[in-house]
Amino acid sequence: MGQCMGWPQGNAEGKPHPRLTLQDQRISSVLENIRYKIFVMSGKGGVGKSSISVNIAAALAAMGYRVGLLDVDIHGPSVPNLLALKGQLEVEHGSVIKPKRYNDNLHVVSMASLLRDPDQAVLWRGPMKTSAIRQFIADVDWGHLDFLVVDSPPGTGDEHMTILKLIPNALCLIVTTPQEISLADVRKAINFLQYAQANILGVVENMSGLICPHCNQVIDLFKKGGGRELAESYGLPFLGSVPLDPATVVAGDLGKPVVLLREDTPAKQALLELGERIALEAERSLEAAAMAPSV
Ligand SMILES: Nc1ncnc2c1ncn2[C@@H]1O[C@H](COP(=O)(O)OP(=O)(O)OP(=O)(O)O)[C@@H](O)[C@H]1O
Repeated sequence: MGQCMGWPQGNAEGKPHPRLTLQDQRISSVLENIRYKIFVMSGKGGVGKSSISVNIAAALAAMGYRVGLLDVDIHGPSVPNLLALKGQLEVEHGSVIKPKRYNDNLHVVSMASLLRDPDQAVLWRGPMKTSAIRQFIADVDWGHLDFLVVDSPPGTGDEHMTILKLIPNALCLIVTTPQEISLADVRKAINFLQYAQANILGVVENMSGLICPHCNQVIDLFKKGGGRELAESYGLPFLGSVPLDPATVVAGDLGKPVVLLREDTPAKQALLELGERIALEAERSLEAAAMAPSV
């Protein structure tokens, strides 16, 4: 296992837990109503965490699961843009936040939906971010969910530590691109997760080769296979590769997940398969947790 600096003891601010607050109790009861929590992360920025989060959430919802999508990228939330969700979150009865409805099976909460001006910069330090993320769980009417998919910013910062403290049984999905500059940061993220004793669902390689639409030849723009090698070197499941596909960019800019496009594209196919694999692996990991001897 690699080295990690500064994993806090006690709560996310590094202080010992005095006692369970009312908010802690609400967080527990909200999480009890959610079967699988998938935490999408990567040490590296721009590798496609939000695109993967949105598409696996939409794929799982299309499979009939009830899905919540929580975007904890406080400074650069992109989920509402990728789903063309406009306007602010509604608050009912003074304090209950209604998630934004994308379709019957998919509901979304993001920092972006709290801002009056979408171009507003959020200048928050750790405790403010922790407090917002706690509220995104405690005060949101998530209802019963099969899956909560949590999209995160790059790195291993406040947002990640807060999520792992609040959801210690989260299943972490690691996104990387194949080239070494991404893998180097992703190794740090895996070391962080192992140090935090988090459950790692597996590794996904995104932007893995471009299929030429004219000759069908694969162009390995960012190399290929780095994600699989990384997974093998840590003994983690490799969950699949998603090719570079211009349809992902076009769909994202239109606010539609590529998995819901009518036409078949290479990324759509790969992301639908990834959704199925995640449903299977999540089920398997819950069964394994149930069989594990309690300490
Ligand atoms: N498989 C793909 N093929 C083509 N483009 C992709 C693919 N995956 C993601 N992209 C594009 O790459 C860009 C970055 O993707 P995205 O915002 O999902 O990354 P991110 O890791 O969430 O970024 P950040 O670190 O800023 O949160 C976007 O323009 C997205 O459309």
